[in-house]
Amino acid sequence: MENILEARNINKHFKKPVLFHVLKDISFSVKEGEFASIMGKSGCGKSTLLYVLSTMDTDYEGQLFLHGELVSGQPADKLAYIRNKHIGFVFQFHYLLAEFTVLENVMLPARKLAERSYEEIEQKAMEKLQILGIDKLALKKASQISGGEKQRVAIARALINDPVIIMGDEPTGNLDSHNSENVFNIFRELSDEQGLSLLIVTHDQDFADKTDRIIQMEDGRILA
Ligand SMILES: Nc1ncnc2c1ncn2[C@@H]1O[C@H](COP(=O)(O)OP(=O)(O)OP(=O)(O)O)[C@@H](O)[C@H]1O
Repeated sequence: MENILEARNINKHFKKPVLFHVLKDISFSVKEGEFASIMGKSGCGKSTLLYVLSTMDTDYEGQLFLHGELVSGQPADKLAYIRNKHIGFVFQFHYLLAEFTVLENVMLPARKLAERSYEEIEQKAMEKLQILGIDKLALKKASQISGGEKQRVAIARALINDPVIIMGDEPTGNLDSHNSENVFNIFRELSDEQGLSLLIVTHDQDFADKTDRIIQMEDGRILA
């Protein structure tokens, strides 16, 4: 299987308030269709690592490859394009626009990419909502749906540009066990049936135990 994401010898320092070596020589890869989780104690560097891997943070040493392409050192506009096109994000908080409909929220990253017509994007958004079993909510405002539904909308939005990988920072952190399981099952299906790669930071041991691989972090390092 092809490597979708590869990190080679990633090091990062925070310079203020004091010099702090936060990521220590991190190397690992995520293969096509692999569903991996990142676990570790609070403060060990999980979110910092995810920011680097998602190309949002460029202040690090080492090399990052996405789909075989070196992304480290690329200019900001190219990184913004790569992020929008190839990476889907799901956070603990959904960041939906409350006054927009569910459909409009899901369409946003594709409107920004501007590679398809409005009608094509709308159709694609409806397909993603169907996959997540929430197409009936399409015309509701984001403020009018439940927390679990909001997170499913956020996943549909993350899928709209057909990314190669989904990255999540505690995507089930705000959900009850029923909705967490629901999100897990959606991720599992995306990995098994669509060959999508997933890299999910979680504190939830039950969630992590069901993923293909747990990447364990401790004090800025990945344990073997
Ligand atoms: N901008 C910053 N400047 C300096 N230090 C920072 C900064 N951001 C985070 N840190 C420190 O870096 C370390 C790693 O933080 P990070 O948020 O990556 O941890 P985490 O493993 O995601 O924690 P949690 O599970 O609590 O979310 C922590 O000690 C944190 O205090």
